[in-house]
Amino acid sequence: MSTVGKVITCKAAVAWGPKEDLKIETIQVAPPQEHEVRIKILYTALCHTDAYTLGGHDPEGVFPVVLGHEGAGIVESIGNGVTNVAVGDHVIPLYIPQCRECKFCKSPKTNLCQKIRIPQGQGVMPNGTRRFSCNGQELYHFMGCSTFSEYTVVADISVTKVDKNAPLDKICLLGCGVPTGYGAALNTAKVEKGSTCAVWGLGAVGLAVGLGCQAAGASRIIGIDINPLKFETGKKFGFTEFVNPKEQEKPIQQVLVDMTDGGLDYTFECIGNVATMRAALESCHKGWGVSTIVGVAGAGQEISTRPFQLVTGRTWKGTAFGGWKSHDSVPKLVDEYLSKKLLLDEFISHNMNFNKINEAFHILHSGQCIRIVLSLNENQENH
Ligand SMILES: NC(=O)C1=CN([C@@H]2O[C@H](COP(=O)(O)OP(=O)(O)OC[C@H]3O[C@@H](n4cnc5c(N)ncnc54)[C@H](OP(=O)(O)O)[C@@H]3O)[C@@H](O)[C@H]2O)C=CC1
Ligand SMILES: N[C@@H](CCC(=O)N[C@@H](CSC=O)C(=O)NCC(=O)O)C(=O)O
Ligand SMILES: [Zn+2]
Ligand SMILES: [Zn+2]
Repeated sequence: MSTVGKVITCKAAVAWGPKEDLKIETIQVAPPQEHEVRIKILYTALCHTDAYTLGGHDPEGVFPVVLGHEGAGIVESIGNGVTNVAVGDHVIPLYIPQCRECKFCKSPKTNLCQKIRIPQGQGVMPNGTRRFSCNGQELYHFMGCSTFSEYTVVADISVTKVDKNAPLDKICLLGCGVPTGYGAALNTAKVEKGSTCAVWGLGAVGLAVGLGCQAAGASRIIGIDINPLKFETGKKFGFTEFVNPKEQEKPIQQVLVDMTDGGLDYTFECIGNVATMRAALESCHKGWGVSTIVGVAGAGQEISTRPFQLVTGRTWKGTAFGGWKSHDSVPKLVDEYLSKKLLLDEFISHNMNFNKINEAFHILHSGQCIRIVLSLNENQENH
């Protein structure tokens, strides 16, 4: 029977408070309003940013909330005025939308569409209201996506149609981590052929930076992590050398400057640690080195370095979603995956049932995973 125009009762993982386990609840999801889309989420991955907000580190964190922002699914229904997707389309929600009208969308210099950023940061839909409730209590939205639910509602500018031939349990990774790292190298840093690069943090984002540096033709791609188990994995993602700061007697900056005749052309921080952000900058080559911050650090965390580092020609910059203009780019990244130009399967270390989401978060924190994909598809056998 059609659910169009009706409230859907479904399963979701609700974060009732910071630092608390998620609770699998039966929730109500209201129909999409004007310029909104309701999506049946079939697969979602966990990103460290979900853990960052759940851990209470996010100054925009509000509770109770439906987290999740790295998902894929099928359009169940659309509100008035929606023209970019239709019922039955395979889609990926976009936590950085693309309205094509705001001055940010009109600038070639950024992907940071601001059309709905304020309500999105408040955990509500663009018109200031919410579509989720549980036992009569309204729940907040998250990053404009809320993929930890069998059904979610997003703004039409926050969802993009993708090729139906692409497996949703793989391309859900194109909702965040992989495009972020890949684009950090290609779009934000603009790594050139023959460059020397170093990446702090060999999680999914850092590994994707390796793929971007490799695609750009970098001559050296040095992986830096305190977990040596990540080094073997890194070889599959373009990394040519590895350094564990814990095994060094000198500061990591000095080690890398000595290894590379004065420093790296490009460095990337993919951890969210202000100390490693400083190390990544100070490992750059005088005169031209560029360091890109990808990692997310909480309110109150500040970066510091001697101004002399910048005066002598180093550049410190950052990236959100790898600089990709989302609507324009995500479908193309799906096509790159389908044409085997971009790896995705290799990022998935665990496939689990949605009901095991708390166990998945514990695995995430264990350092024993790259990406965990959760299945919300009842037809999918339990893993
Ligand atoms: N800017 C953006 O648009 C985006 C930002 N992010 C952010 O990027 C960061 C990385 O995300 P993700 O790859 O999912 O996270 P992961 O935790 O999977 O990766 C971080 C890696 O860094 C390692 N690490 C931790 N501390 C250190 C240290 N002091 N020195 C060297 N290595 C260290 C971790 O090891 P171990 O596992 O043993 O702890 C892990 O291997 C997070 O901060 C996330 O919030 C994510 C997506 C988009
Ligand atoms: N609410 C958080 C925002 C942290 C942050 O920097 N988020 C990234 C994406 S991280 C995805 O896994 C981002 O794209 N930021 C751009 C934006 O407009 O928020 C905080 O305040 O710390
Ligand atoms: Zn993310
Ligand atoms: Zn815009």
